[in-house]
Amino acid sequence: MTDTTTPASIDNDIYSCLNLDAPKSFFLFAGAGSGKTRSLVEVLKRFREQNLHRLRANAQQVAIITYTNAACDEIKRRLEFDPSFSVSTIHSFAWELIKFHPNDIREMLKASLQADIEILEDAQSKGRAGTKAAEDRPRQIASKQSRLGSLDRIRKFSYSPSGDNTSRDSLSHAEVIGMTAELLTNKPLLQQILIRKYPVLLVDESQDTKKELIEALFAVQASHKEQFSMGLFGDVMQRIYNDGKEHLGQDLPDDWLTPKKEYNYRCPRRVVRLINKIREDVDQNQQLPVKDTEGFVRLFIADTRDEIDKSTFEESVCQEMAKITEDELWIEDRKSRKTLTLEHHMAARRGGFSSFFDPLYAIDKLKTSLLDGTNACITLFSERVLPLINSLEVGNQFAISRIVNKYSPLIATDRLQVSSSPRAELDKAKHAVNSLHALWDETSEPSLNSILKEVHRSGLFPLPEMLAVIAAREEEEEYQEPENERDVNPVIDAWDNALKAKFSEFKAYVQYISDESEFGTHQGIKGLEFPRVMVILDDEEARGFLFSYDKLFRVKPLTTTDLRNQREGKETGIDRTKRLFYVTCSRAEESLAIIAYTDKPDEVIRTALQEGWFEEGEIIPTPTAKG
Ligand SMILES: Nc1ncnc2c1ncn2[C@@H]1O[C@H](COP(=O)(O)OP(=O)(O)OP(=O)(O)O)[C@@H](O)[C@H]1O
Repeated sequence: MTDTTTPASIDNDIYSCLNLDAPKSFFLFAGAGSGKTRSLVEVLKRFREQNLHRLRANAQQVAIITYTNAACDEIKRRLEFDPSFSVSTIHSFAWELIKFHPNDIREMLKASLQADIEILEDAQSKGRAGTKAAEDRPRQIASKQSRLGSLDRIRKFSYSPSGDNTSRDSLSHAEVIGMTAELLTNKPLLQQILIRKYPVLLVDESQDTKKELIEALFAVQASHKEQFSMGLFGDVMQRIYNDGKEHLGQDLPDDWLTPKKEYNYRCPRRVVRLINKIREDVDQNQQLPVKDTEGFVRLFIADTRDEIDKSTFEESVCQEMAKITEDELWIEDRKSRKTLTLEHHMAARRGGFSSFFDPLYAIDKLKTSLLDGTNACITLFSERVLPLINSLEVGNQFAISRIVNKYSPLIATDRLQVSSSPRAELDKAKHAVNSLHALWDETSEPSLNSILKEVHRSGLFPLPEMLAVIAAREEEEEYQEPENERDVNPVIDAWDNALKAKFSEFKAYVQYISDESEFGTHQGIKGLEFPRVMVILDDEEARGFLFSYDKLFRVKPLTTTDLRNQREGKETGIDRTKRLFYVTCSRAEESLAIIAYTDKPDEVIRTALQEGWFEEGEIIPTPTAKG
């Protein structure tokens, strides 16, 4: 180990960039478990010692952008809630930057609403009449025109990073990110405001930060090198969202520093060897283990040609792991091990919420807000209906009033003020709550669609545009068959399908995204670590064409599209799957069991050996099914 690779010297490199008189920017190359967060906090504490007075005197802060609220809280805590540091999620950061520019927001919104209306009108004039899309479009156009018409009356726009508001003046997540990127790129004044307030900006999990915003920040840095230091933390191998910037870290400007963290503090030696192998042909980022322990890695092959009960099989794997590792916690209770399903369809199927999840997950632009639960169509059910029904079930009157007061337009202050009988308005809200609750009875529960129709009928909660269009349809409307692409609206169709799900399925989905389910989510496990990890590979349940373990393990040939993408240097399903494999395996602190469900066990074993991921003695073929 040379001196230049010691962790302290890397932190020194980073620290040297945060120089208010001679700022530099940097991209930190670091793999899983390499202590990125620790470096971030250590360097900032040092920076504070030297620069606190200067920052305060100039009313400046260091901005730190993190991926989740949980990560935000953790970093704030570690920085002792020092107000010299502004730690926020990307959405809050973006909103704080643009919220004092309502005129710009209005102009951008006008342009985008007008463009949307033109597209809809064009489709309406050329598309087939009588199709579902053709019947829906006038309602969509009317809704957009009404928003357009109200823009000049809005003096201040509102936005809630948790997707909490649906009033006329409120902006969606995508709008806030898109506008911030646009303004930062094209408005020198906003760039000035940014660098004046935040001479140092650090982005954690930068591989998954929206690419349009990262690109805008690169543009800011390029124009203000002398006054602004930008630092990107993260790991390109752990990019799990498609809206992150591909190949971040390549083709950086020459004057950027590229410190590299080479040690893995989390995983035992055997796991570090495995993740190094998985990563080997992607980039040169190989790690050295810090831990002395060897740890355990096993690949269990589940032959799906045999009748196989998956939960029994997985239980038997835990038994086997307990024996191999001499660690009884593998079997003591479910909480002492973590099952990672890797692919969301798999978790949806196992968690019993596929019929809600799958149709929406098939639409690219809905993916991220479905996974973080911030889509306004989702928050209607998750943050209004669900807590309301839960409170009704236990008779918590206080909570019921709080939810209705907070969200229902039926008893909004301006409505009560102009009403001739405020009492009647309150009664109306009460009736609306009771009729909603009446959809549940002892033997049955409603679909999301029935809930939506009821909320629309009573006006209990405001509806986002997409759901308002669906709810306003006549019952039993008959539609013409679509003739071409123009005659379908894939997003509305996806919602139509998802709304058929029962409410209990939706509840299971909410548990999943809140990380309360047994199965870890990708964003849920971001940055986390567990002593005992079980990773499940199962293409039959994954169903996605975006990911494929069969392709990764060469059980299935690459498609012509994959081959073309590979030739053109574009991303393939194998690249994406390999990254998920890397992220999940690298969570293990002590022992790791991987289960591959496959009908071609020999091929899986052959590839696992050829790739050097596993050794012969570590592969365990179908222990229970064949006895
Ligand atoms: N310098 C260090 N000395 C000892 N332990 C460390 C050091 N740096 C990090 N660790 C420990 O190693 C583990 C991994 O660190 P951390 O979670 O910060 O890594 P990371 O780079 O953010 O990982 P990932 O990208 O995989 O989420 C944590 O348990 C952390 O406490």
